[in-house]
Amino acid sequence: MRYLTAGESHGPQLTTIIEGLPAGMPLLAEDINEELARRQKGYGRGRRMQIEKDTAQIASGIRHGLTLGSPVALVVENNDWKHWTKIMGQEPLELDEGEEVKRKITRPRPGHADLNGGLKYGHRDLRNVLERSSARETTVRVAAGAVAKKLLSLLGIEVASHVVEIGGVKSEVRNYKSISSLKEITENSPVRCLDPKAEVEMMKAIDQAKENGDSIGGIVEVIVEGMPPGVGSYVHYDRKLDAKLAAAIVSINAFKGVEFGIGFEAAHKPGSEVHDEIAWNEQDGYYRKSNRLGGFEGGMTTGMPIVVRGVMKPIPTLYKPLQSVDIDTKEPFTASIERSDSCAVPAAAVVAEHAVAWEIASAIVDQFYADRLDTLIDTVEKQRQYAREF
Ligand SMILES: Cc1cc2nc3c(=O)[nH]c(=O)nc-3n(C[C@H](O)[C@H](O)[C@H](O)COP(=O)(O)O)c2cc1C
Ligand SMILES: C=C(O[C@@H]1CC(C(=O)O)=C[C@@H](OP(=O)(O)O)[C@H]1O)C(=O)O
Repeated sequence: MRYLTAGESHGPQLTTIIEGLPAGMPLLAEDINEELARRQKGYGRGRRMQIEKDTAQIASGIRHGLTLGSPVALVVENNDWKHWTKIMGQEPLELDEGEEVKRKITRPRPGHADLNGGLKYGHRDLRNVLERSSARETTVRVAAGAVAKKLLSLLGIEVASHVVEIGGVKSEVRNYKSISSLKEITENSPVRCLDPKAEVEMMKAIDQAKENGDSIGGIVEVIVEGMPPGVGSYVHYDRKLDAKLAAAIVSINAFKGVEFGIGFEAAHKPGSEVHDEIAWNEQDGYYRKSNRLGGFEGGMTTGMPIVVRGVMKPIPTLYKPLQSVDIDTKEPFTASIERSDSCAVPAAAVVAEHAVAWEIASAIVDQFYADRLDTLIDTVEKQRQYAREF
């Protein structure tokens, strides 16, 4: 499977085209809209999230609630567009006498894509960069991921996420009874955290950062349960599924690192405390006695839950600005800003969940016969059975 996204942050709409879905899969706009609404929640966001009410229109690929096997195109309108029609219009800009629009942006923000993007594409108005580099694009990544999640749920695979750290405040609760209990707790948490004590401290840290005109980052964890073993491959670097997940996570705006299972802790532990012992019983087949490697060995799923974490740096646009250089005058400046998020880690957890769901679904569709949903369900079940008896 593959998908493309298009759209500028303050343009009319965002679009994604998804190709390679099996035919006969039930899919409704509401499956996607529920996930879009989840991405919009989360403590620490700026005013933009009050303007947008993200909903997807299905433009193609579905008939009577089922996929056709043809490309699925989804569109999400930007409510904010109506305030930007002049600045973001596609026609050449013609101003009436005395009319002014905001002048071009010549002041790159440290940590954002502005300067590199400007010099790469030759844009001296840095708005041409920020419009597409904005994490507004993650809306349609979630829309595509929601479609992937729907497919996974039909194959008995569940994906969920939670926030494990914000601004140095760590969640001490990592255990959960089931994926559904994890979902219930995090859906009711403004910071998507399992630990009620840490939740309060995380919100305080976000308030404090906002008050200081600063921003904070954090760590999110995505969990996938129900994976059949042996998905991915060891035979070539670009077929390793853990590598694809790592790339998917780091491709999310502001994400700078990834770890699986105990992750970076493995660097200072002996092998006997890192590798997971293998066992077998009739009901489950092969399983690992622990899951320190987070569900992967050799670029392939072990059948244990996939546990992957991503680290998000603090938001670059700061009310307390850092120093930079105006690209027209070459003068240093420290500019104030109009609006920004102070922390988007809870929203980013939802984005990471969908980025992971996409890669997993895509790997399954690529590995098993997937023109039709019924045959795909059958083949995945056969793989589970084969692995149990192997
Ligand atoms: C959900 C989400 C919301 C974000 N909101 C903002 C924001 O309001 N202001 C900002 O400067 N960056 C924001 N970012 C981060 C920037 O988009 C990101 O830092 C920028 O695209 C540069 O990419 P890089 O940080 O990956 O190098 C957000 C990221 C995510 C995932
Ligand atoms: C619009 C979204 O996030 C935006 C991501 C973003 C950035 O620079 O990445 C900057 C902000 O945009 P604006 O300048 O319009 O307030 C965020 O609101 C969204 O998540 O839907």
